[in-house]
Amino acid sequence: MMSRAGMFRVSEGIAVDMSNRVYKLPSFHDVLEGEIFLQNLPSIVTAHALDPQKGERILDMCAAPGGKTTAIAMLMKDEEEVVAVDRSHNKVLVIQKLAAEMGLNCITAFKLDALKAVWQRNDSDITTDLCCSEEIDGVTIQSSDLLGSHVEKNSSIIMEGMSAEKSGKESVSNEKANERTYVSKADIRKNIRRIRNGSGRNQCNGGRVQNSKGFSPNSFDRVLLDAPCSALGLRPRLFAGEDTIESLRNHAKYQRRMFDQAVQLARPGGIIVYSTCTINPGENEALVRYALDRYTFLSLVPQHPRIGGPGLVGHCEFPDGYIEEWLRPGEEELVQRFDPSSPHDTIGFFIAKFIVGPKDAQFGKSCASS
Ligand SMILES: C[S@@+](CC[C@H](N)C(=O)[O-])C[C@H]1O[C@@H](n2cnc3c(N)ncnc32)[C@H](O)[C@@H]1O
Repeated sequence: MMSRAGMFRVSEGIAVDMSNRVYKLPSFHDVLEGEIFLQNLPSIVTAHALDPQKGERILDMCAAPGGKTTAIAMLMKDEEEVVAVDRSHNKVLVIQKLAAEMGLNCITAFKLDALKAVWQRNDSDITTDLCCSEEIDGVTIQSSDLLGSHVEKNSSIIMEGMSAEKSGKESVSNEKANERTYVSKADIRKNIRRIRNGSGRNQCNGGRVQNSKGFSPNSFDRVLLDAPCSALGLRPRLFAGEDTIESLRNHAKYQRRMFDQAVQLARPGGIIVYSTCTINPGENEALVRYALDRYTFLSLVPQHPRIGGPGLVGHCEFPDGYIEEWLRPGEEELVQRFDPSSPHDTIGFFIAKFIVGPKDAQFGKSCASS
């Protein structure tokens, strides 16, 4: 059988015209644009499991095309801030377009490699207190410029660590309030949009994508890591069998590195939700085991709503001797595993929700050296 990508490269072949619908649901393509956006049930459950609260700052680490980002923004009633990042320039445009179509203003989308999502400040960084900049017509405007100071000619777009660092619920910007007039980053962003778009228009950037250098540790209340994965839960699946044990393990390694970043970015007391659309336990239960064993200040917490089934307890021993550890008894009911063969008839999916306890000093040191 030919791969989907292969189909577009050949000039002849046999195609199958699907004339019978599998589902009775009519197509919503281009219908009620901006009003509805169809999503798989587990995707919507993921946004609810994250449970964003009023006043919080949320990070969606692998956000494109923006289905969960927009669901989160709606749960937040389009208030506060949802930061959506993806490593692909074009996909960030897709997030912006979706947010604009849906009239959601609280979403800020950036191009950023989630493996480098924690801002590593170095000497060459521009040390502005309000550290954001944006290109408008080939000119980079530092955030402070929007308050009336200098404009710097520069063809690159740089978004530096966006956030004021938070410790618990306290924002560093509040601590600095006595030193200078504080202007919130939300206000700065609104100003940028107003200058560029005129008032009243939403955040469609007209083809421009902001790069981010990453974010300060502990700067988000909740982090969603909807990780790139082997996608073994997607249905219908015409092509199967291309994955090898090695490729599946590579996915797992990649996801752990991203999770390491998520742990640094979520503040103590904050929440991390990890999800995938695969049924491979190596990318699901084994990630949870890694997370709980490596970061002793993380704990699994119950999710609402709970529609998926329990996770897998135990371990798997591979022919090469590798032992993959899954959940321990008692942990299985705290995650959601969506089985595509279950009566819910969903795609295969997995959701785990962690609460971040106090991070010990040792954690800070090992992060700095890693
Ligand atoms: C499972 S999809 C996310 C789906 C999205 N959360 C939604 O609900 O619409 C995974 C995304 O991760 C992005 N991605 C892969 N590697 C990445 C990286 N290193 N940094 C940031 N994004 C990455 C891909 O471009 C892809 O858009």
